[in-house]
Amino acid sequence: MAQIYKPQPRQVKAEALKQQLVVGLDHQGRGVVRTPKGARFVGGALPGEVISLMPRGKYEAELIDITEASSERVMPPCAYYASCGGCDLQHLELHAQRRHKQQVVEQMLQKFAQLSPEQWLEPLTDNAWNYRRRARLAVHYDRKRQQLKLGFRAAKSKQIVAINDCLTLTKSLNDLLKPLRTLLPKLSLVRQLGHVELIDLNPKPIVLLRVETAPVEADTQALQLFAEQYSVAIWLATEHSVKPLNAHDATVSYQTLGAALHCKPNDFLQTHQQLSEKMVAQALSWLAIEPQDTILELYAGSGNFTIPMALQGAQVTAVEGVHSMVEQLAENAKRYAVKVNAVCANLEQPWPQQGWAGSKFDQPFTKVLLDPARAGAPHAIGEVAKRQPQRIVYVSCAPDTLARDANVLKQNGYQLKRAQVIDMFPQTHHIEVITLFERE
Ligand SMILES: C[S@@+](CC[C@H](N)C(=O)[O-])C[C@H]1O[C@@H](n2cnc3c(N)ncnc32)[C@H](O)[C@@H]1O
Repeated sequence: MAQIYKPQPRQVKAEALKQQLVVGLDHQGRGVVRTPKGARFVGGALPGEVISLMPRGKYEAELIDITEASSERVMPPCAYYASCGGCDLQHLELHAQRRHKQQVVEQMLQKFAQLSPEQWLEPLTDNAWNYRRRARLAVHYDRKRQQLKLGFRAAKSKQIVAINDCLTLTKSLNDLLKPLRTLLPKLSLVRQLGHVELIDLNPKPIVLLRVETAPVEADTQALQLFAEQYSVAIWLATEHSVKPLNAHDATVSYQTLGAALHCKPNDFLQTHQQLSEKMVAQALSWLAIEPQDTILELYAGSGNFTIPMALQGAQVTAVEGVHSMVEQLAENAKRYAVKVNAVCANLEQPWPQQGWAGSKFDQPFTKVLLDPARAGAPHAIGEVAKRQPQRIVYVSCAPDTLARDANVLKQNGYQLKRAQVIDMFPQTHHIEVITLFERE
């Protein structure tokens, strides 16, 4: 075969940059340094610090050392802070974390919508450790050495950081880490284990194993024993089904404001139990719900906001895209005997002309609650604006898409009355925010 000249990519050896001032913190919690060649984003660095950094890739850099530390820097209490990919803001004092999150939302609203709320409320807060009620653990089994690695992925890597203790997990989930590490290598299903999920639901925590096929008899017995000893429910998820090992563990629930809602372990679940309930209470109070209200709720999940709103006497049309969650929602509404129309629809597709989206919501005093995923509500927000509800409460976990959607509301005559950061994910850069819009 003919040989063709292939130019080798030029190897440019990066050099460390010393005595660099960190001028800000970006929305991913990384320190921002302005170099002559443009901005660099440095994980672990804080505003006001003087640092040395090593450029990595086009925009990022690694923190090498800190010459002058911020007064807001604290010692990360987690033993895995340096290697694990989670909890990337625990080196920043808690109040400063919350202040930073509000600043990010302020900046995004300004940048994408030229908006600032008439009123910022103090962040909604609760316990900042032992709050996380769901975790997906990565698993790797080395057949040759017969060793199991169970933990979280390292930052930007497929490497697994083996974890014995996680300070953000709820205590009941954290207490399962060590026993699981002992149990799993003894099972023959360890060879086909995809991942392990821990979910803190009622009446007991769930250990969900992602497997390819049903466990053999000896594994089933060992799992039964573990379930009894640690008071957990074992669930098995295959490509086609999610089932409890014991049929009597099939009913699971979570607590929301004034109600216990049935759900499935793989349904969406707000991360922080206490803050979720505070957030629902805040949404209800901002919507000022009255029994004669007809409310449209979008991205409703299994009814976390729906049932509390309906318990106040309102008629709620709740729309959700995942069919199994809509079924749960309808069942929850039936158990509480409240007026809920549970609808399964993709809100980012054109809305129907008839039925739930068509006729009822052209009335002037309808209120809307929406709580989309990170992508926001690019199509739904226009549909909401067209219906001209008097009040809209928009709960968001992504300030950039919130700001984009807020701009649509602004252009349709809405004012941003209130905003409040909800500290749903303490120690991490993730942001939750609740906003209230009203028509002029
Ligand atoms: C942030 S969760 C909120 C769920 C619920 N409000 C709660 O508090 O538990 C967002 C929900 O939106 C749903 N969702 C995402 N994209 C959707 C779409 N295009 N159409 C309908 N639902 C969607 C997800 O399945 C998820 O249940």
